[in-house]
Amino acid sequence: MPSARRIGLFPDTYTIDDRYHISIGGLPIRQLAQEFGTPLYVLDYETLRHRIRSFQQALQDMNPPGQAFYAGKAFLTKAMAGFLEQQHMGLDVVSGGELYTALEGGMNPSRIIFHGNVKTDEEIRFGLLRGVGYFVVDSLAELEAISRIAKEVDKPAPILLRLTPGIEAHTHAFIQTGQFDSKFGFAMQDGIHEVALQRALTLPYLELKGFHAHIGSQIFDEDPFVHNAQRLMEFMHDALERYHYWPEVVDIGGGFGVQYGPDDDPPQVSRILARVNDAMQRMTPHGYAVPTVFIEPGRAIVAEAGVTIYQVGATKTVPGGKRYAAVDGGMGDNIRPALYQASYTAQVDGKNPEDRALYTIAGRYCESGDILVKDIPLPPIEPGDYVVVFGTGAYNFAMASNYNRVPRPAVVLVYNGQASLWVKRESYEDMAHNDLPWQDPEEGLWR
Ligand SMILES: Cc1ncc(COP(=O)(O)O)c(C=O)c1O
Ligand SMILES: N[C@@H](CCCC[NH3+])C(=O)O
Repeated sequence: MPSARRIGLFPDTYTIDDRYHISIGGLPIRQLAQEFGTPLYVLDYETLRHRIRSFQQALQDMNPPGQAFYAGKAFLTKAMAGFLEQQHMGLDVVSGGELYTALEGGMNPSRIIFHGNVKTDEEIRFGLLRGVGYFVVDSLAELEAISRIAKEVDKPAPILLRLTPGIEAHTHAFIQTGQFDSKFGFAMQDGIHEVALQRALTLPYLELKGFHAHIGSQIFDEDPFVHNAQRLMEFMHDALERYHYWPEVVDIGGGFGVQYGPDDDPPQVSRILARVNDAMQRMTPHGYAVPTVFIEPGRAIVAEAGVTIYQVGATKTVPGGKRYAAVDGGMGDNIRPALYQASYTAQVDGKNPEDRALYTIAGRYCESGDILVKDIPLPPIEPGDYVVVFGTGAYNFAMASNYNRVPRPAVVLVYNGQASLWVKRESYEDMAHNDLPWQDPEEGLWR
């Protein structure tokens, strides 16, 4: 896990030489840019592996050992799914599309958790027929739908109930999910969660395995995670008393924060899990098994492994003296600054980072809000320079769009001086692939 002394998120294999050339995974970023084009998402294999291993180690130290289900929404492609499978990781998916990608990539369906606050009948059927490990149920309508479809296909559905524990973790309001008025899950208030529990225990073809509660994303404090586990355990005591039900699984979600900039102080996951484990041990009634803890980290696994390489297209000093460097990407490949005021760290390849002036790195999209990094000290920038933005592994590619009909960048994985293309750069043809040509309604050609 990154330490507070660092000033941002750098992949483990980041190096800068005496001419200030940056390399990741043993490959100069200039070479990557020239070979694969820009903007380019680069993922560092070693960082991914280390982050996964440190989660697995902390989970192994629990009693019983916990399990990790990487949150695919942070970044998922077929190759990522294949890599996760090789690392014996579980996966959390939130749509038929993520499930399809995971299965196509070779992920074992029994290690997949199917999330999402709206699952269509088609998606539920897809998950059941392919044998996903768990459905996390978000509403009464979904409980009914899963029970009905499970009966139709004659496959009992293993489920977790998503509860909303009323915990407000300190993070951007748009990425909080644990508060009672959240759109997600069953609020642990006014008895809604009790109704859900009763239905889950009585509807046919449902196998209730346990409870889930995710409190938000990019959380720095340890306490909310522990309080979340405690709240779930308290409810489990009620469930035991009233319905003689004791779960196998308690899923505390993801949300482990990472260090995007110097002010971010991420929590230590091993300590959180040790404290959660301790609470679970203490709160499990005599004669019952301590439930297995599931976690769903996304960002904490992939954010730091990723960088984006851009090429500078233009520089400008505007009246008032503000300096802009405009690059060949922006909000289409990284919507987070516009959406959450997210901040990033950047460097210019091949320039002395000590020799600095304040720059704003702007994107190429037709929005004034398309700013990637605001007021960052950087060396003098010229058109043609390569700018590297760090910590872009999570929720960048995954949230990318074709706004302004700009093709989405390629993704490459780097390791030990070699690069492997994970996603090809989109072409104009790819983008327009599903467009159909104009047909005149007056010619009677419309259906
Ligand atoms: C249910 C659930 N699990 C896991 C995650 C992953 O969160 P993060 O990437 O912050 O670990 C999210 C996103 O916030 C989520 O909604
Ligand atoms: N997409 C968000 C986080 C939301 C996570 C999903 N509940 C981000 O970029 O930080």
